[in-house]
Amino acid sequence: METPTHSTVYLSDWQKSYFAITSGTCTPGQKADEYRAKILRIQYAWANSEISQVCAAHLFKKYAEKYAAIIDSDNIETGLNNYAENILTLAKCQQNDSDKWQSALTTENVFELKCVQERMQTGKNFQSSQVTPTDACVLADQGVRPSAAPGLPKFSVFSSAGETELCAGSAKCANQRPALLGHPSSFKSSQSTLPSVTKTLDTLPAPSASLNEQVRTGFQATPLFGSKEATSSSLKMSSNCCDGQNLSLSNQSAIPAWSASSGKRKAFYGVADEGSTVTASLAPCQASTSTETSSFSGNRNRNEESSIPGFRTAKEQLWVDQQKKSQNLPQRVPVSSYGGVKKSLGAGRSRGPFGKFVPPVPKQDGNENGGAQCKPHARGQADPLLPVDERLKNIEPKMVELIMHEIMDHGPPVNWDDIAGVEFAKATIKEIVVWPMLRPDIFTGLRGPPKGILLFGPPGTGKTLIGKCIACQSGATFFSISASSLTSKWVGEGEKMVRALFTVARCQQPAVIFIDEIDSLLSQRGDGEHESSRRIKTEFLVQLDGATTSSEDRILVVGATNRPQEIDEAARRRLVKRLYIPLPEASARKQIVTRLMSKEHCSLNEEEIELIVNKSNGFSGADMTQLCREASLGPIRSLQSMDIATITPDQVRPIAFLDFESAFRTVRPSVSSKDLELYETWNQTFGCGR
Ligand SMILES: Nc1ncnc2c1ncn2[C@@H]1O[C@H](COP(=O)(O)OP(=O)(O)OP(=O)(O)O)[C@@H](O)[C@H]1O
Ligand SMILES: [Mg+2]
Repeated sequence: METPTHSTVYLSDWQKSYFAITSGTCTPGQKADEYRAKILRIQYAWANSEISQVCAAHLFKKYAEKYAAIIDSDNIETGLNNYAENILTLAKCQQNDSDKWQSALTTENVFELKCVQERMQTGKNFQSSQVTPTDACVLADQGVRPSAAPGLPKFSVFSSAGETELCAGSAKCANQRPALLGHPSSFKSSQSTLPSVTKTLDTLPAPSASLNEQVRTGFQATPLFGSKEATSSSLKMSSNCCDGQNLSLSNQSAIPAWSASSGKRKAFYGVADEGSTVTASLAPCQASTSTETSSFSGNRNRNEESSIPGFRTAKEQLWVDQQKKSQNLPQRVPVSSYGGVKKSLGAGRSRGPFGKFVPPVPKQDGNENGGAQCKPHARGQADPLLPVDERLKNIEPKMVELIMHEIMDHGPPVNWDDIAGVEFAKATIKEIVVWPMLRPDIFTGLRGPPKGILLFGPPGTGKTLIGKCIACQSGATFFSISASSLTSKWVGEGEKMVRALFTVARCQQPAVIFIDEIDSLLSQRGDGEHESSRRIKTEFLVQLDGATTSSEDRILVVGATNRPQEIDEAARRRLVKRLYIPLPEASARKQIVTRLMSKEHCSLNEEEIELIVNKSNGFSGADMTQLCREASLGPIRSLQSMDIATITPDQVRPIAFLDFESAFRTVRPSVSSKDLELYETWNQTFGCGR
């Protein structure tokens, strides 16, 4: 009797299988198994050169399509793609107390369930960790192939080398089936022969529904040679089932390894590569996969919005931004402060963007809120949750911030005693600035403070110093700005800045706005004037005039200039108190010298000081300060023979009259008599002094 060859056994099995499938008695699951077995046989036959490549490709395509048709069909009688419905039906059966009860589970939202996602993630992690040339699919193949053919993912051979990862991963799922059925030996044995494997497959009991599902789930991602419809539907489900499975098994990496060691064996992917159908089916595969993945991500994002702190919809972000903006404004609105050296208009600030403005002088109890008609928040507080002042809502936050950063003045405390001379000006300022700030209840009506003061006089006479002193002593919120900064720094936005400045000041009443070099802001209007500066001036006048403010507003504008004649007449009228700050008289000069020398090692006697005072006629306060500085260097200069690096402070002799005599040779008055005449004239014409 002729011993049956492999070929005859193979043919016999093939025929039996074919009759079983076509007999009409097989369940869809059995049919799917049979088709899958046929695909394996084709694969094996081709690998052993029992059939040609063309034949293998043809058969492969044919049975892969048949297999996919069963897998992807959601017809309950002929297909397997209905497991979700069955599961949901089961779930619904448990909750049939009421006919009106509707399960929240649907085939659409079941994948959004956290537990399902966790399972998927677990599967994904498992896949990632297992995706190696020796992963489950490979093991399955090893059961089919002789040892010379290791490592080829069985179902990856259905696709091209560049096929989506999903296919390989799905193949893996499918290949786990035998293991689940309790035939691990077929995986372990790398020397298994075809008949044994065939037998294993053939003698397997009819897979249970759940196993079928697993098989189907694994398979359906395999585009094979199937129709586009089948491909896309299978991908859709698979993408959901195995969503997130980053199936990074690379056919490209597996192919050369396998090819190199396969000897006679051929790779089925070679067949697939040649089949344009396969390649064509890849596009929808990849597209579908990515689409599903992204849509899934979207679902996940939606579901996890509350748990992902960083995620917000654009609408929510807009709302949050608006809230932040409105809540931050009060923070930016400073609390009045003073203490530190003069502003640098941006330079050297260390407060940071939301630095707080500390009150110039701690207010006494009872005066804390005196006259403060509109404070968004009390001084010293910076509760961001407090409502924003309505008036600030029309001001650009950027402007408010600029004012906070650059305009508010900081500096060391300055006392009235630090300012030598100018007694009349000091008395007037106390009268119209400090006292009304301290006692707004008394300074009402006609006694109410003026809205504007102009300090004018020669350079270096202490106008800026007075401004600092006002800031320090008045207890008001102090805004200090150089007019040139206002006009040059924010070109085109100057008038907005002016408006913002006054608005913020209004919210921080009582407030003093000190504008140094105010002539550059309020200079005479002329034909050659730039449009932007004209607008700034107009806006300033409007604000100064109080046209847009209530008469109760307690904002004082203090301007300082050494060019009063250049100030526009309209502005001049609004700066009702025009105080001349003249060159210091003899007594003031003496006060300056005495005060400065008291801090130094000095040997000047009273007579010598008088001599210095007399000799310094025509000097400004700044000139006097410079004279003293120059004289203080005299003792150092006299140490010619000694090494400056090694001497001790004790070896430096005291400042003597001699040093002042030397200093007089280099320090000259900075104000000419001609200029002085102009100031005197202007003071007599427009000044408010006696
Ligand atoms: N009356 C004064 N008493 C004491 N020191 C003074 C006096 N005037 C001026 N000084 C000294 O001169 C320096 C410059 O003064 P300040 O800047 O106030 O002058 P100014 O009038 O503003 O000058 P400018 O018109 O050029 O701006 C002061 O820092 C101070 O040291
Ligand atoms: Mg000045």
